[in-house]
Amino acid sequence: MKKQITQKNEILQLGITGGIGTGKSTVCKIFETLGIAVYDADIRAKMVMVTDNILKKELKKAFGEEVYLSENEINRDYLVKTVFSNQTDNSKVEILNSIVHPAVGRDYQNWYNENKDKSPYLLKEAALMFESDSYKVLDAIIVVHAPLEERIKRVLKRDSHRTEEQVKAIISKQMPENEKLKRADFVIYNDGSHSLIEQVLKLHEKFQSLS
Ligand SMILES: CC(C)(COP(=O)(O)OP(=O)(O)OC[C@H]1O[C@@H](n2cnc3c(N)ncnc32)[C@H](O)[C@@H]1O)[C@@H](O)C(=O)NCCC(=O)NCCS
Ligand SMILES: Nc1ncnc2c1ncn2[C@@H]1O[C@H](COP(=O)(O)OP(=O)(O)OP(=O)(O)O)[C@@H](O)[C@H]1O
Repeated sequence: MKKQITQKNEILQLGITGGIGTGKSTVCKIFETLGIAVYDADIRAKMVMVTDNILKKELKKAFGEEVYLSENEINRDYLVKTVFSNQTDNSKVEILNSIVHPAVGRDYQNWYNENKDKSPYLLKEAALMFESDSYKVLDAIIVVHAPLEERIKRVLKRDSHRTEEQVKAIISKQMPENEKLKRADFVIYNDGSHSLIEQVLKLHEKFQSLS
């Protein structure tokens, strides 16, 4: 643990971030079993991409009608190819983010209002936290960290539809790990040699005592 928290919100709100395959969702499952409400930005982003009509219009304008298979279904393969295939060109992913992230920010505020009385503190899980500026409204950020080779192995085992090259392309669109570690308030090491449960329990005690 690095810093003390200077709480700016009425209810303590923590962010959990880390690159693809670092173990954010695994860590969040442990917090959920402890009764903590967790907002999953990946899942909610996919939801707003099919429910928010203004966002849908913007996506079609930016990437073409083929971005949707139907009104309620994103053309995932097309979008992955369009935004992630070129490791050196970030322009497409930046357009996608500029359309999706403000809508996710609004959705988080609604979720916060619905959940603030249900949990001693709240967690927001997002792969892109520093990249999307969403960290600014949170009280502190936990970074989940795992070695690169381990992450690639875990993702390939979890997602049979992805190739190693595709995983590396996604990683190339995310903030470098050392930059995230520098900006972290707390770090959870998921390298196989530190106990995840023990690390989560320690943080849980700390957050409960503050909330
Ligand atoms: C590009 C899409 C269609 C790929 O879908 P797919 O089912 O293959 O992957 P999934 O959503 O499970 O994401 C897997 C991982 O890719 C990474 N990732 C997702 N979106 C982004 C992005 N815009 N930039 C960098 N990495 C990303 C994250 O680590 C994520 O956990 C989808 O991720 C998407 O719609 N992204 C835009 C929404 C977004 O930015 N989500 C990230 C958190 S807010
Ligand atoms: N310590 C570990 N040992 C072995 N496997 C692990 C460990 N931690 C996580 N995993 C596995 O690695 C995969 C990636 O973990 P997880 O889905 O939690 O990562 P994530 O950071 O949420 O990924 P994404 O950014 O893609 O959503 C999962 O299949 C998970 O079960």
